[in-house]
Amino acid sequence: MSDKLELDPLFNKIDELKPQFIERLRQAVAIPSVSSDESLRPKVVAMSEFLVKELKKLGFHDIQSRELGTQPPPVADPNLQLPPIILGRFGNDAKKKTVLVYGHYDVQPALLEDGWNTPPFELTHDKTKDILYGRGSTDDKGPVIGWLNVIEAHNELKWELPVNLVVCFEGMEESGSLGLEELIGREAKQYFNKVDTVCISDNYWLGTSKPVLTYGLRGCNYYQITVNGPGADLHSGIFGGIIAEPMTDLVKVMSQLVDSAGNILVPGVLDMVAPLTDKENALYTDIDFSVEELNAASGSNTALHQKKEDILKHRWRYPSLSLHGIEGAFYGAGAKTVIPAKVIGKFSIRTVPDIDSHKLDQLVFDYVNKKFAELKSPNTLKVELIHDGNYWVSNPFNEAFTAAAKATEHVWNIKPDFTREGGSIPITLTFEQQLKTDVLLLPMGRGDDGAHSINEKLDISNYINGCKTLGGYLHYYGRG
Ligand SMILES: C[C@H](N)C(=O)N[C@@H](Cc1c[nH]cn1)C(=O)O
Ligand SMILES: [Zn+2]
Ligand SMILES: [Zn+2]
Repeated sequence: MSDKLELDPLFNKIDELKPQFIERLRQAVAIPSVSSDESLRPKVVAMSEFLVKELKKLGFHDIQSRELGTQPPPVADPNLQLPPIILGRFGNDAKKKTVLVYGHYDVQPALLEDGWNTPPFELTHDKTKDILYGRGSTDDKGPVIGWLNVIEAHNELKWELPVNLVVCFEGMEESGSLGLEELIGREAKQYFNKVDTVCISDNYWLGTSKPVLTYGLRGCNYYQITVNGPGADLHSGIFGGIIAEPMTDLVKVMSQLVDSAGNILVPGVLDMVAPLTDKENALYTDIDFSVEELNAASGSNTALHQKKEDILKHRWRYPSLSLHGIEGAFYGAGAKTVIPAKVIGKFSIRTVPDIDSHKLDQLVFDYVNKKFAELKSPNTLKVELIHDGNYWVSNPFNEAFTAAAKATEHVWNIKPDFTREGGSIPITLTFEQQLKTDVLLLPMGRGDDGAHSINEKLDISNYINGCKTLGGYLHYYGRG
């Protein structure tokens, strides 16, 4: 690679600080900041306080913990406060470019009994494989802490940061980024004034060995269907066969949303998907990936598509509908002969260009109501949107992607692939539109990290080289 920067002192310092960096991540993972669990909201707030403390120690200035008020419905506790958004600055030099770094400090739920090999909120170092296990290790505490590590390495070296850094860390990403869009709108010309580019490290490599830079995300519209029946849970021996059961209705309706081949059964959804052009079609051939890698990441042979191109298209550019769970249903071990009185089914649709989010909602509502009406049940059904987030696709041929490609090649000795992502980061498009800047997605972890799953992990090589890549990116971008 030509025009390589002299970054050895920084990279050596990052290697030297590895024990401290693991300790910082251990402290972060130990806080169960699950945004979707109302009872754990104080822990999400505790995680925001941990970050504020760390930012102060590292010398950030203008640190603000922005309160967002109460969480809008549907929510069990109408007084539930949203966790704050943490803002901070490092450097304020008019001669330097300004990079806004976004990440989230909330995590998905995790219970040992789900099948974890180690306690999910204890960062566990498997020394034989050099892997760190724990909820949030890759999504997204590892990368968030990674940015702080980069600052620590610069402080230790007494190196100036090559850019001004603005951080924006939220605690509701896994639950729809509630409140963040409004904050960005308000701060576009205030706190975020003069931001030149936005960098998000909150996704993963496609596979396990080749780094990637990401220029697209699917969106996510998350729905719930509530079916209400009897006044209380009932004995199935006494009431079975003589009353209408909410669970039977819900399962009937949910089973007609998607088929076993992954086809969405809600009419009109596929009609909104942008047609595949020859130019786009050609892009999939050059990406390094295989069905074997997908099987390894899923821990099974359950792939719906065998050809790499089909897998990638269905992950990146076609919508998918997933059934997630049923609140109120009996789910424990053993045999409980109960008829649940009220059940709430949860499902989401990953959206892609050119799906219109509001039109999608209407199609879903109409279809669910129609399917329920066909059951002629005396129960009641309500279908509603819990949260939504836009898809995003950008052009990766800009200064930020070029700098990130250089940094990645410098650290990993290989040119990264340019990929899209099947997951969602609801706020990405808002940053691009409100700040009128480019957004770069610069992932730290691997495709088999098990984000949202049991035994979520981050390889130490990805953590440490990831910190070098984030730091290297700031240098290549700052110089450009
Ligand atoms: C890709 C990112 N790390 C992530 O996991 N995003 C979540 C966002 C979300 C949307 N609805 C609920 N959570 C995801 O893709 O599921
Ligand atoms: Zn996530
Ligand atoms: Zn995430």
